[in-house]
Amino acid sequence: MTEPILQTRGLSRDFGPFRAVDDLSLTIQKGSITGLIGPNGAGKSTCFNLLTGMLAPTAGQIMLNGQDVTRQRPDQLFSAGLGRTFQIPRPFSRMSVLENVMLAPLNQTGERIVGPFLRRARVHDEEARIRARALEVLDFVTLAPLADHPAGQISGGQMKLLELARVLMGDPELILLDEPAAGVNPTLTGILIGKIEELNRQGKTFVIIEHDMDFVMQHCDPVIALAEGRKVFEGTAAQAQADPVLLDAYLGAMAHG
Ligand SMILES: Nc1ncnc2c1ncn2[C@@H]1O[C@H](COP(=O)(O)OP(=O)(O)OP(=O)(O)O)[C@@H](O)[C@H]1O
Repeated sequence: MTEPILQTRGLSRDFGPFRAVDDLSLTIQKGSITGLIGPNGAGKSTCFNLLTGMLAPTAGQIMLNGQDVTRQRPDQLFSAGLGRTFQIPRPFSRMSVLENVMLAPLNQTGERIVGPFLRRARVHDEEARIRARALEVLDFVTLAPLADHPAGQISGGQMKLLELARVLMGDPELILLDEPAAGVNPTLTGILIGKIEELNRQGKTFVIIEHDMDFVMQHCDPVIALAEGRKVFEGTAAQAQADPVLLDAYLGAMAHG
């Protein structure tokens, strides 16, 4: 029995007179790895920005686990179990890999109002807890040996793994990945895919924007295609591969895009 984790109804976003996302109704099933594809400018990143509260929709509704979360802020959505990575990671480059991961968690006691004496003890405990958790997720994404390196000096692929580590600090149920394989060498892509599949087996749901069609066909099911802000295809990877209209209009456009 499948159950939706995320749904949108009539989601739209205008930039001036231009409609980047147009009346989009999506259902993401719990436990799936959904691929979101479409040519450049189709509205995929705008869609992620809407889903994660970074942009307000012009119209429509977003439901997370049956709750209306339309217009919630990114931090509220992160607390509610929705994490995302960016197409181009921007870590704090002079801080270490470990420090970058430690910055991710929310609800740190130090920021709340408690007595100074109690606060010092709690902050100390909490920092130790956060550090231990950060080391654990770094180990999971295979970056533990680079924990003390400046984040600006690791490779593009390692930055993608760092992004995943930051997201995992919040232990989200649903993870949106924006082009995880772009610019990443095959070895690190292989590691990343292995981690995504391991997390998926543990019950996490993924939505992945990816231009690499081999990646999508091998690892995503279902596949949703957007073009000009609208959903133009939804089906299995095999159906996507066999759909002549999709192949011609969208996969072809992407291959040349
Ligand atoms: N902040 C903005 N202001 C104006 N137009 C925007 C803005 N953000 C996106 N757009 C436009 O909306 C359309 C969709 O862009 P979006 O980045 O969502 O597409 P995409 O499918 O993610 O493309 P790509 O595959 O190239 O990343 C594009 O035409 C883009 O120029």
